[in-house]
Amino acid sequence: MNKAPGPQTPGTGPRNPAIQATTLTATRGPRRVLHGLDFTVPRGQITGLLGPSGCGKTTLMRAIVGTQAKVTGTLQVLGRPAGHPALRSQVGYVTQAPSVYLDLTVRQNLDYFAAILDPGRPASERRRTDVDRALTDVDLTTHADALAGNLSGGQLSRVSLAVALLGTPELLVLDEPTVGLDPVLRRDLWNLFHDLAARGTTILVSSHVMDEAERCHRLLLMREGELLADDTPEALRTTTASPTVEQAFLHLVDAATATP
Ligand SMILES: Nc1ncnc2c1ncn2[C@@H]1O[C@H](COP(=O)(O)OP(=O)(O)OP(=O)(O)O)[C@@H](O)[C@H]1O
Repeated sequence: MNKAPGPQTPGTGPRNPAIQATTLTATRGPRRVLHGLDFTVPRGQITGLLGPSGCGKTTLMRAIVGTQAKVTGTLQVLGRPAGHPALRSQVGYVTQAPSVYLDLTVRQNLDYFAAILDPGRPASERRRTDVDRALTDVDLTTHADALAGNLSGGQLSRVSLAVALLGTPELLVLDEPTVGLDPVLRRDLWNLFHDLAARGTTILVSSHVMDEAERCHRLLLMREGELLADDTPEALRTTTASPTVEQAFLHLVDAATATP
């Protein structure tokens, strides 16, 4: 969407981090799930959020997009408090469950969400360009007229990703986008993430597959609601003298467990 240039809100400039968290906690039901996290996510890079199932990755992502209740501490996203209405068009979020209408075609789904983001007859040409670009990005152009209900699981999750790409968000938050995908599709999606980052998009992507960690510019390693590390894959391997990020992670887990 074209926006008129105006005075910049403090903290929203391109040199500020995309995400800045200070003593961030979240409580789900009776349990504290995030325990005072401090971290930053730089702009225009792919940051991987990695850790075992149940460690709090989805909860952290929900806090960042503003859908998590009972969050304390400070959480700034693109220079504004997480969940601020101005962030709605700037942040794309793909959950683990594909959120598409199964009785519509792929293009109809995208047309529908594009109309919500950028409504009105005068915007119709812009919406069409946006939908075509999103379809090309996720490599679903040849399936544009297929009913979403007839797609495979991997294709459906790419439709969800295409919806999140509408409006060209500055920050993409992706919750395990490669689960259940074959190796070729996983590679293609990671190539797309790198293309998007090269175009300036900030990507926060969760995974519990450690080989995907090597493809990220930076990593947040989580365990039981705490951050074990916030660094580049190379620095993690070097500081722990480990050949892979997976072994670096295990080294950090052992060190954390040994600390009284
Ligand atoms: N609605 C809820 N009520 C109470 N506890 C919850 C709720 N949802 C999640 N939890 C708990 O919060 C913790 C963190 O869950 P979360 O979904 O953030 O983990 P995760 O790292 O994303 O896991 P996975 O990789 O399996 O998706 C887990 O222990 C989970 O059982």
